[in-house]
Amino acid sequence: MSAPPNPVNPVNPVNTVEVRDLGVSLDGRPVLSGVGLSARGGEWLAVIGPNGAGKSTLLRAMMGLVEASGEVLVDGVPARGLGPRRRARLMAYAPQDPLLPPHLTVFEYAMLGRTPYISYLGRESRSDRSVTGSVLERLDLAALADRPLGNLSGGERQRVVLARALAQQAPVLLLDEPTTALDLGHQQQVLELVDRLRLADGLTVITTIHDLSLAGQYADAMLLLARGALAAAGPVADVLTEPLLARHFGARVRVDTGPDGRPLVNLVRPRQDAPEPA
Ligand SMILES: Nc1ncnc2c1ncn2[C@@H]1O[C@H](COP(=O)(O)OP(=O)(O)OP(=O)(O)O)[C@@H](O)[C@H]1O
Repeated sequence: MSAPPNPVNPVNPVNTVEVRDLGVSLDGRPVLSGVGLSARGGEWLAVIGPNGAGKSTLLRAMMGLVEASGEVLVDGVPARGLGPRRRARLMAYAPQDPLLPPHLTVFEYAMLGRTPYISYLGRESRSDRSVTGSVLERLDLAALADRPLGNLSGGERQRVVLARALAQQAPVLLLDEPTTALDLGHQQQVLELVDRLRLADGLTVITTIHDLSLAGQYADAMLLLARGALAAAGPVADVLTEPLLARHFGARVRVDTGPDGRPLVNLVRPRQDAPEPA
């Protein structure tokens, strides 16, 4: 992937993102309770946990998309008090499976990421179009710019959703399972792009991710959610441990150290000749 002429630079990197005592109830049922996190500016934090643990809900609550108790603070400022435009300039969110208007083109959809920069009666500027074009190029989507969203594959759609979030040029990026629909090459391309932006522009990245080896390759820190509560948090090596993964995922795994010193999580099949537990 060659570097495009227009880098995507967020306006001002942040120093901290904090969540304090977050609680969410949906349909009268507690889905998250007492969840806290703290990410340093420029850090990559991976949120892991079994299905239904509350990972997506945590990101949605941080974006103010579901009602929540507790606080989300960006550089110590409560996100709740920010208007939608200011908040969107600080935090961009790529949902796991958003509804995409089928007739909108890839370029038009990615350009929606520029909305916080366009005045109410104004039109997008040349710079808005240039940022959007640059992001599409970086995500291998330039050739699809005029394609309606309804005609895209699942992986193409997932990259378009990421493109919209990146076009927002926010210093905090919340990504919900950004690689689930992507082939191996595009998984690597997307995560490498996010990592390069993080390192070059000081983005703070918080992502839910099921692939624990991928999470271990990219994240600095990890947060393990189980049944809506914090089960573990800290450096990757402290969270990706065999006992914690066995306890919370009910999975038999082996955690090895890869050539780069980062953990690799492998599923281990139960022995076929072993007697069934009584
Ligand atoms: N709109 C809703 N109304 C009621 N319950 C909901 C709603 N959305 C999610 N839930 C429930 O909240 C819990 C957490 O869901 P969430 O999507 O946050 O989990 P997750 O950890 O992201 O799961 P997955 O790994 O399967 O994507 C689940 O039990 C889910 O059924």
